[in-house]
Amino acid sequence: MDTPMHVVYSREDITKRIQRLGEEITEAYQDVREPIVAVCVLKGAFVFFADLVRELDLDVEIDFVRLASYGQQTQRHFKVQFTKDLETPVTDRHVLLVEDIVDTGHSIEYLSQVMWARKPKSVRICALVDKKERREVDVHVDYPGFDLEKGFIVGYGLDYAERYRHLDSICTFVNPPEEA
Ligand SMILES: O=P(O)(O)OC[C@H]1O[C@H](OP(=O)(O)OP(=O)(O)O)[C@H](O)[C@@H]1O
Ligand code: HPA
Ligand SMILES: [Mg+2]
Repeated sequence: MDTPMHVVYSREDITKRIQRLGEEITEAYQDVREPIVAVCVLKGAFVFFADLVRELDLDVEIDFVRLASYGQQTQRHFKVQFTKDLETPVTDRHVLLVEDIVDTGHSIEYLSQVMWARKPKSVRICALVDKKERREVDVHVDYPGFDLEKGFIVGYGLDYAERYRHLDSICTFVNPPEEA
């Protein structure tokens, strides 16, 4: 692959951070007596999720959702929809939403609202990257991996136009495409 990139978080940085996140989340749910439901937000979180759940010393069920967002940024109007919903009922369960990145916040805000409407015991958010530059809604990430001030990133699940998800580190383009 010939696109020049800078590494923002190396595979080693990511592995170490996920080990710590795993400890933190394990500790936070210590008193929970039933399996929590860990939810992977496809596609981007698929690599992070697979690594994170294996660091949890907890009883965990896993499930997947996929969202599609249609942003009309001039009007600050965002519409987010499920293209794949959970198969697991979450009423009276503890739900951990796992994202690769929270950017404007619209996707995770929508997802948390939908989850809360199903009357779970709790909904918490873990995101590998908490990127503040373009935040438009006030969402709190309970378990952030890395705080990123700005920049469009790819790799380790994150894409640009569906490419680069398979990279094992998180990178930025040396020459960013205009729309990124
Ligand atoms: O905070 P936001 O501005 O809503 O952006 C974050 C969301 O956008 C990306 O998903 P995308 O819609 O690109 O789907 P993908 O995971 O399949 O790449 C990312 O994986 C998050 O789910
Ligand atoms: O920085 C990003 N990279 C990839 N996908 C994204 N979706 C929102 N922000 C990003
Ligand atoms: Mg994407």
